[in-house]
Amino acid sequence: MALSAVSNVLRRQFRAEAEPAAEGRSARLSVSASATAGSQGQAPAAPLGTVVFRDLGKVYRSSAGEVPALQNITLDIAAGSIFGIIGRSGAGKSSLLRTINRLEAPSSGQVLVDGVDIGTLDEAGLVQLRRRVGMIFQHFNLLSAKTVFENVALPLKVAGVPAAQIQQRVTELLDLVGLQDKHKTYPSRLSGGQKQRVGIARALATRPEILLCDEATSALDPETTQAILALLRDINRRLGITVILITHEMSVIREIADQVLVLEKGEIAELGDVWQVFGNPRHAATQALLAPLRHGVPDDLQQRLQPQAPGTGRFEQVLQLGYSGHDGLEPDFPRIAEALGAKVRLLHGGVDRIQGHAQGQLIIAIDGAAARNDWAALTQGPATIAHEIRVLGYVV
Ligand SMILES: Nc1ncnc2c1ncn2[C@@H]1O[C@H](COP(=O)(O)OP(=O)(O)OP(=O)(O)O)[C@@H](O)[C@H]1O
Repeated sequence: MALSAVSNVLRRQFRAEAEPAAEGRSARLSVSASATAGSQGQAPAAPLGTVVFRDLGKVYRSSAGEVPALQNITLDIAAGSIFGIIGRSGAGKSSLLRTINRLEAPSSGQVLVDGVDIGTLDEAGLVQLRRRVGMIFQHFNLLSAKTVFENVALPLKVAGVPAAQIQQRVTELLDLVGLQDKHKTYPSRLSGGQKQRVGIARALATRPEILLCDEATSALDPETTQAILALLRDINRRLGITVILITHEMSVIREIADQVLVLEKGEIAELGDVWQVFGNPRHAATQALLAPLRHGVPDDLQQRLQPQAPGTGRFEQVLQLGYSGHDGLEPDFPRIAEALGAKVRLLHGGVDRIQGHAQGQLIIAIDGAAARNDWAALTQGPATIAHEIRVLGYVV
């Protein structure tokens, strides 16, 4: 075994000792180690929870013909990160997610989990992989005839964990997800958010390194969505689990993800840190997905806007100031007023802080006497007040 593979096995053993002993963990570890050792001479140095796609392609073949779902997907997902996958319906999000636990087999290319090509795993290796890669679903997929406790215990039972350890582990998990008083409740008596908490507890039962979330909040109301996203973030931070989620809501990505992949027609449209992709969306698909989060011009203002400054009387110039998150630039109203040489009225807009970067648009009005059209000196260099300034029009 190569040196890096040995150190990977040692790290696994260290993690097992550092955590409370559980049968599921030790079973996972021994097979992880043997999978590492037996993976055709590969010497993975990847930390636990790493996913790599190498030139991945997926074509569905059915009686209706061939459907290309994914092409040329090459990217790395860092261990311990929260990685969001977004795209329009049919873009290939589910297909990509499901290759990570081999619910879908790639038609070409490779998926590596912790440096191991999962296409090389045999049946036993696949069972172990699925214990290391937990999954939660939009519609929870709970067994209605089993209690909350029994649902969470199921993967441990299947893994042959002794009853006393199951009792201890399930109790821990239900505490973790805030369902300590629901052990004996049946799913039909739970709210959507509580059902998803059971799904999360069940997915964590075998101490996975990676948690796949398949539209996990799409069936939930906004408040419950926030609570589930907070729980996922907490799990990611406390347990160091890599969280990979698919969604068609940019607000979910903004709320929780470190990096985002935008898929379009099965290909990578955009990939990067969330604040960078949100601050400067280059692809039409990303721009369309972000449109609901943008502060457009409100209808009443749009109707009053005139394209040219009136020749007489008092009027105001209406400006849109854009902030992309770069260089620590944030809206600073006294500075804006000083630079424009006018009092500033805020009409509409907002700024979000994403990963510590201020992004958004503000629509402001300034006295017509200060109206101008040359903004170069205020959008670059030391006197910058915004990354972009556009004249929207004039109001009387
Ligand atoms: N089992 C299948 N057989 C044939 N075609 C399929 C199958 N599963 C998915 N597809 C097709 O592959 C493409 C990608 O589907 P996929 O479900 O991965 O997209 P998605 O982005 O997750 O969509 P949605 O947001 O609607 O769930 C689509 O054209 C879809 O019709």
